Amino acid sequence: MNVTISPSSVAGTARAPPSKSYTHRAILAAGYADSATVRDALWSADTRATARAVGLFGGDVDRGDDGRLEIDGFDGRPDVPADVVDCANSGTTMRLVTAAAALADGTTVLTGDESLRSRPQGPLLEALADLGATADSTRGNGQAPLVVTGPLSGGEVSIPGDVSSQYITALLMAGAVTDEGLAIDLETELKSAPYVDITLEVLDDFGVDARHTEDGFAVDGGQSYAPTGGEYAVPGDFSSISYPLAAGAIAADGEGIRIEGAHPSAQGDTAIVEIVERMGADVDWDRESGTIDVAAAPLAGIEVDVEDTPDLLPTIATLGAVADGDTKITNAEHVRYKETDRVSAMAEALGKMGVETTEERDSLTVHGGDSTLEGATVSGRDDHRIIMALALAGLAADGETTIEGADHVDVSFPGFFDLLEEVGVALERRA
Ligand SMILES: O=C(O)C1=C[C@@H](OP(=O)(O)O)[C@@H](O)[C@H](O)C1
Ligand SMILES: C=C(OP(=O)(O)O)C(=O)O
Repeated sequence: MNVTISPSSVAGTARAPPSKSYTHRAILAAGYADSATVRDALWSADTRATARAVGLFGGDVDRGDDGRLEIDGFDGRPDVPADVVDCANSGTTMRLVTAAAALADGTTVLTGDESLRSRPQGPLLEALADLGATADSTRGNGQAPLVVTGPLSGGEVSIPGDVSSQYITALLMAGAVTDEGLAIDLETELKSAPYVDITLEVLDDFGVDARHTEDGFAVDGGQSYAPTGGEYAVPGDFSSISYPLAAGAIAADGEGIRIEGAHPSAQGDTAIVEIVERMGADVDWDRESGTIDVAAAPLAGIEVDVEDTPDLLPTIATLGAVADGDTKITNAEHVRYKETDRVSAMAEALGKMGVETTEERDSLTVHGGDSTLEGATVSGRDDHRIIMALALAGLAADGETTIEGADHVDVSFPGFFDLLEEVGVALERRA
């Protein structure tokens, strides 16, 4: 599907979809448990991939009419899957499930789509091998397809922190049900650190103790997963909130945009509220009620460090394209290891829309100004965040903007284009 966006102003109320990161963890944690109910779960292409994996490990994920997931777990001991685990487009699924697979007494094969088969898995495979499992990339290049044979019993392991924090999340979640537990030493500084805080929070909510140590993280073995009262509720997703928030900052008319479902949590991406404010938008976040009100104002370029918040880069790049002056996004090298290289994807697409950028290995500077954005046909790169960020650019561009391959928003925000229409965006979908 291609989507064509006409320049539009926006107004009204938008509800945040549930958090993808919390949902992945909750589904897998329920899988590690005997059983659990997950309320307010995100049901998207990525989280369905994690649910499928839980099924292949011997659990069962049943989705009720009200969206709640009733999950029968595999109780700490995954079965050897009867089929290949297809993680589709989801890096989180592949990393978290690879470590779970190392607990099974046999061999698991994992694969994914072309994008996922190009992303780095080597450090996690090496860590699992150091712990006594067999963990290989079939092509020997550290990328999927992967073949993992367990079981492992735990121990001490070291791993880099600057490729993906998902390796740490994966090891902590699996480590809790090993015999010996795991001590994880970080060889390099941890990037995307708030995502490990999300993991620690979910583990705690499922009654599992894991902790920071001087050298990294540790989790005791022999623990059981069980959420208080048998239920777990997923909070709203601040990476997804970044899009209606930026839409409001760029294109709200007098009344502005109200975002609901924005309660505080461990998500690093809550930083988007402060970033949009720093650029000059009028923002009011009522943390108690979970509502954010945003009104448009002339935006000015700023410097933003995305070490902790890689998923915000596409949104910030679009804000920078509209803002007056330079927006410099720093500490961004790990943003190149996502569904696509998002640093160059945004530089290329904004370039096509008439905006100059300067790209370095670990930074992107957008030389903005709202008179420069011109409508164009741009590739969504089969990457949900590139598609959503370019749709925002279309609001302020001169003329129509067509985004190719726009159906991939299904990965994290299935109702994204419906929401844009509800707040007044003129758009057309073509098969
Ligand atoms: O653990 C998670 O839920 C995620 C961690 C981050 O990845 P990295 O840790 O690979 O940077 C983030 O980009 C991704 O969208 C979700
Ligand atoms: C990078 C992302 O997710 P994942 O790593 O799970 O593919 C994302 O949602 O932007």
